[in-house]
Amino acid sequence: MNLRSLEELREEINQIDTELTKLIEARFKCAVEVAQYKQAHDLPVFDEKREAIVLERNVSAVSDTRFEDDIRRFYQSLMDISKDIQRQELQAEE
Ligand SMILES: C=C(O[C@@H]1C=C(C(=O)O)C=C[C@H]1O)C(=O)O
Repeated sequence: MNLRSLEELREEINQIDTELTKLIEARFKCAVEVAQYKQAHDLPVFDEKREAIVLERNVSAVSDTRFEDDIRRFYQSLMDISKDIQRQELQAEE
């Protein structure tokens, strides 16, 4: 087996993380705006139908089916954090 070195693999992980962090931060900023919209329109933070759509979209985009359940768990965790951020935002505004 032709294994890549640990150093090389961790360098690739670092690069991926750098991109991921930027994207996750951008997603969190959108979630804050969604919270403000929901407050203005008297809508609840949790939207079950939307979460089902987000999970379906992203699970179906996975090319290696081994990771489908992991991607589902990842997006569910991301949305749970996103709801925490929205609730914090709304509390801070009260
Ligand atoms: C961001 C929203 O609020 C919540 C968080 C979601 C997300 O992080 O994708 C999706 C649905 C909601 O439970 C939204 O309604 O779009």
